[in-house]
Amino acid sequence: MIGRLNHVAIAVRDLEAASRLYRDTLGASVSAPLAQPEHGVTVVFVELPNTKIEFLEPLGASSPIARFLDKNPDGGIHHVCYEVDDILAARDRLKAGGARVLGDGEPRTGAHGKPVLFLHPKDFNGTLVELEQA
Ligand SMILES: CC[C@H](C(=O)O)C(=O)SCCNC(=O)CCNC(=O)[C@H](O)C(C)(C)COP(=O)(O)OP(=O)(O)OC[C@H]1O[C@@H](n2cnc3c(N)ncnc32)[C@H](O)[C@@H]1OP(=O)(O)O
Ligand SMILES: [Co+2]
Repeated sequence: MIGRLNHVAIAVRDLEAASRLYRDTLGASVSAPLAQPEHGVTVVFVELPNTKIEFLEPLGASSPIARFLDKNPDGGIHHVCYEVDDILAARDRLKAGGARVLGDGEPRTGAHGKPVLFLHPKDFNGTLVELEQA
C-alpha cells in the first residue's frame, strides 16, 4: 500500500528562522512560505535528493499543531507522509482494519495540490501518518 516517503514534517514556532537555518547553515534549498489556512498552517519545503522536509508553523487560532508546539516548544518531528496509489482504497482498507482516519475521513487537498488524509498517531507507533495520493 504505502510507497515513497513524500516528506517528513517538522513543526516550528518560527518558520523564517527554520528556513534561514536550513538555507544558511545546512546549505539547503528552501521554498517560499505557503499559507494553508484550510489546514491551519503555513509551510515551506526543503527539497532533498530523495524526499522533502516540510516545516509547519501554526496559522490561525485553531491550528492543529498548536498543542503539539505547547508540548514541544523547540519544535519537533510532527508527521511522516507516505504516497499511496489510491488514497480512497487505502482509506477504506485502513478503516476496515480498525485504524482511525482523522477529520471526517474525506481526503482534503494538501500542500502539493493532491488529496491527503491523516491517521491517528496512537494507531501508528506514536507517529502521525499522512497519506498523499501519488
Ligand atoms: C498543508 C497540508 C500539509 C501537507 O503536507 O499537505 C500538512 O501536512 S498539514 C499538517 C497539520 N495538520 C494536521 O496535523 C492534521 C492532523 N492532525 C490532527 O488532527 C491533530 O494534530 C491530532 C488529532 C493528531 C492531535 O491533535 P492534538 O494535539 O490537539 O490532540 P491531543 O493533544 O489530544 O493529542 C492526542 C494524543 O496524540 C498525541 N499527538 C498529538 N500530535 C501528535 C503528533 N504529531 N505525533 C505524535 N503524537 C501526537 C498527543 O501527545 C496525545 O497523546 P497523549 O498520550 O494522549 O498525550
Ligand atoms: Co504534511
